[in-house]
Amino acid sequence: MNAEKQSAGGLIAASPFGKEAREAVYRAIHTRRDVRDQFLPDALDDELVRRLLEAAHAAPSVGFMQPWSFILVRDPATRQRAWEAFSKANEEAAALFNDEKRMLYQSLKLEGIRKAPLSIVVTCDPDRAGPVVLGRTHNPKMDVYSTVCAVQNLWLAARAEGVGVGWVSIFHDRDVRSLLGIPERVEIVAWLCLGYVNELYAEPELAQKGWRQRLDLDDLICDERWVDKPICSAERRGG
Ligand SMILES: Cc1cc2c(cc1C)N(C[C@H](O)[C@H](O)[C@H](O)COP(=O)(O)O)c1[nH]c(=O)[nH]c(=O)c1N2
Repeated sequence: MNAEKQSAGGLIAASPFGKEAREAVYRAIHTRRDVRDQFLPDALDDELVRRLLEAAHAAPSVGFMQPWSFILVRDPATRQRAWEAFSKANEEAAALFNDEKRMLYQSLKLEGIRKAPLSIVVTCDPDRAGPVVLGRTHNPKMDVYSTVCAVQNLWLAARAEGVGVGWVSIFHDRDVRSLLGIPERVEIVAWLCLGYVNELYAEPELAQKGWRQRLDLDDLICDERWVDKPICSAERRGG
């Protein structure tokens, strides 16, 4: 995969990408969307899926532990059962909002489990590199953070390939665990729905449908020390 010319010391040039390649990277980042409903039924090409998994597997990881595994779920019966687990959890989630917010919540489509031809369930094995992992000693969550990096790599590569990805997290962990035979010690990080798409929302669908807007980046930047910006304290209070 890495076609860059290496020096004798195993280094490659770190010069910036050309304008077009650089723009392509930012384009993938800014036009990546969470997809729920735009999936086409066509099966994904095996080599393409392999490229997406290679992109995921190229992610950074704490101590280079590479804690991820990828469960490829194509069977419609399994996806149907996953959707049932989602539905149950989604009803519980809806009940937590006040009347007005619940109406909007229930109008949102929050998964594409049955429509997307492929699901990839990404897991994190905390034991992948033995009990003591370089860089994880003082924060055990680092292995999960690493796995999320793999998800993001896959998501961006998928955007470049014209493949939609939707992350579904509205599940009881135990339901997915028993459906796919995932042992207790392995963490379930993401249920991803994948399929070809012809169109994507220009902006996050949740913003377009009035659920929540993108925050102003300048409200999220602090200089040198933590500052509790008004936007953050208001949000904490539910404002
Ligand atoms: C960890 C995690 C978990 C979820 C999500 C994302 C992430 C990062 N998202 C997608 C999320 O709603 C979406 O990313 C934001 O709304 C921003 O939109 P774009 O991703 O830019 O389209 C998501 N979407 C959804 O419809 N159902 C879900 O269960 C989840 N779960």
